[in-house]
Amino acid sequence: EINKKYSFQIAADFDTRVNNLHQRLRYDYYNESCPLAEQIIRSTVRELYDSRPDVAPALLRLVFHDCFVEGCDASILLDSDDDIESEKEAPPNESLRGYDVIDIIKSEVEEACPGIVSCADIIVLAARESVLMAGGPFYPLFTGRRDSMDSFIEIATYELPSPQDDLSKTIESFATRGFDERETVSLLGAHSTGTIHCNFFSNRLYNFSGTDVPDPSIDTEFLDILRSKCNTSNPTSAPSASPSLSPSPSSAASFHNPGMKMDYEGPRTGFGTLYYRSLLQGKGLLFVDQQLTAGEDTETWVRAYASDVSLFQRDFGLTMIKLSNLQVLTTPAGQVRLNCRKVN
Ligand code: HEM
Repeated sequence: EINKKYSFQIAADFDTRVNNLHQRLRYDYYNESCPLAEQIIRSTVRELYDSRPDVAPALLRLVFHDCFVEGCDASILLDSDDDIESEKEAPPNESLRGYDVIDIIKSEVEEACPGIVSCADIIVLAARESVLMAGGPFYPLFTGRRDSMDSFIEIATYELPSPQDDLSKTIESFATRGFDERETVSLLGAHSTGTIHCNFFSNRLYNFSGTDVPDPSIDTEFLDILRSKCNTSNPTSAPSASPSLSPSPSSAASFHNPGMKMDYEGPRTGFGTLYYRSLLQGKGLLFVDQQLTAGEDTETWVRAYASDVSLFQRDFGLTMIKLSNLQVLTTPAGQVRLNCRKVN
């Protein structure tokens, strides 16, 4: 219900916001050349999700890491070869996953319409489906992106935000991509879903920034849960967590350390709300998440989203549209890769 109601609102806002910005992308770009493209992507994500629900967070994170680095051009998917130094090898991308999922979707789409649908469009459309699967809103997307012929490992290394960043750094980093504070707070609501491994927040648990004490912004009970969950002397232990957070199953990510599963999503509570409520209770996992409550304006948005799931869903949909349109390549730039991992 919530999804339906807010997709109408998002659609209305979408026309005014996006039309002027992206003349060269079109609504239903593959209407004639590959009319089933969006449907194939949708059904493939849904089928995969049925047996592997972790594909949804994987694909949602993937669109962020693609679009934030030189735009939504599928540069994140290129493997290293003689000419390419893959973005996949940049440290912030180390635990990124879902490349195999994109390969599966691409092969389904190629079977129907060879050489027509770009990997860049597949990433944004698959992420949209993932948001829906996680209980988030539907948002309309233009298509017609083309794929880059290069990968940008340096930009990925230095410009993707770090989980250790403080609020001003995060705001600045998102501002360089055109996002204001409200949009930044809403985008981080993506951390409602998926798994966050201990190594990304273990610095907060004992000796925070050389202070010999834990990060004071962590709720004390929550601190105990995190410590026992991340106890490195017993990395396979999976002590019970609070009702809203359950330990992750053995992770498909490249890190063989435990993590916390962000179990906040679901149609009942609405994707987002519990994430923001937990921030208000000092239960953010990453420093960067918890920092959203450290600024007056950002905290106002955290409070707003914690109490109004519909407002969050609307804002999140609009911000995902904006993210999906960052610096796109359109004809005659770029190409439609036949294999998402290689330049043609
Ligand atoms: C300041 C910005 C951000 C930072 C520093 C950040 C950092 C991280 C880190 C460290 C993880 C844990 C990865 C792991 O344990 O393997 C993570 C997970 C995730 N991030 Fe972010 N993130 C940011 C913004 C975003 C945005 C804007 C999105 C999407 C719109 C996003 C989507 C996700 C998702 C869905 C996961 C779970 C991935 C999974 O389960 O594999 N993040 N992020």
